[in-house]
Amino acid sequence: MSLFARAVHTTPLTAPDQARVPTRVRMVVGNWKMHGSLALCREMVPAMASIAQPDTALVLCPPAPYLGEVARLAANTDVQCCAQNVADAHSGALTGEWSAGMLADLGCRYAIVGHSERRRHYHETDHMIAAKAQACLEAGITPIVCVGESWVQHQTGQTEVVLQHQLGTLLALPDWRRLIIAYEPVWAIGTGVAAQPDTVEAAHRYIRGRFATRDPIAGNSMTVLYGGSVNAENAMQLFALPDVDGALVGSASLQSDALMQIYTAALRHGASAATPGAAHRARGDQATE
Ligand SMILES: O=C[C@H](O)COP(=O)(O)O
Repeated sequence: MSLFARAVHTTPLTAPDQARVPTRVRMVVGNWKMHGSLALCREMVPAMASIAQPDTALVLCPPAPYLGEVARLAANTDVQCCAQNVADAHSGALTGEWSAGMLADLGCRYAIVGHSERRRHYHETDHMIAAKAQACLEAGITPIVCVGESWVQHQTGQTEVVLQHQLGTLLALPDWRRLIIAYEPVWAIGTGVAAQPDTVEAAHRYIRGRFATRDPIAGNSMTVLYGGSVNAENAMQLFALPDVDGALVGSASLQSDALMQIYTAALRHGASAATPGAAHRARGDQATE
């Protein structure tokens, strides 16, 4: 019996536990990484605002110096603002860092935590990533936590072991149900070739199953995104997968036409996973769910 199948037979939640479980949200998150400019902010936000719908989240993650401008331009639209990183502390003598509370102050609702590029280049560990996610949750920011295996791990059949370990650290957080997970196989990032749909679906199903061992309702209701060479051509196929709620998009998010096409694909598949109104809840009310 699979992990996921076993999970649905565990003890039912009490009513207070059920009230804390968020709802799956259809999302497209554009991570600009260290690219872009003030001009791109001023081009991209109005373009995205012209098509963004309240039931499907459209989230932009500019480099930190542009967060204020994107938050300002996105105010009173259905475009949301997200940081690419955040500190694990709320304040302190930490030159060069910024806190989740500061992001909330700007009007940001999300922060990416534990992207593989930060794990690799800045030596972020699962423990550090969990601490950052916790700091976000305490400040009312929804962390989008990246997990995923390397090419060698993929080739040697270790994907589930890697995910089990990465998710295990997150499960120690008291409010783990409020996390958004982005499955990003490292080997598919920036290559132009996304993971095959069966590979993506298997990983997402495993991720839901891992959470379902602790709470079967949460396993089915948490938002799980895919990232790794998502583009206008493959988005429809990825969004059609039953356990994929959306995408964390890198290079294609720097082109407004491509991002609009990806978002349009998400809108077309919106009814299959996301609940109407869920994006509104994700933007502001997950802390109380
Ligand atoms: O955060 C985004 C991911 O790393 C995917 O990047 P990519 O779409 O350029 O492969």
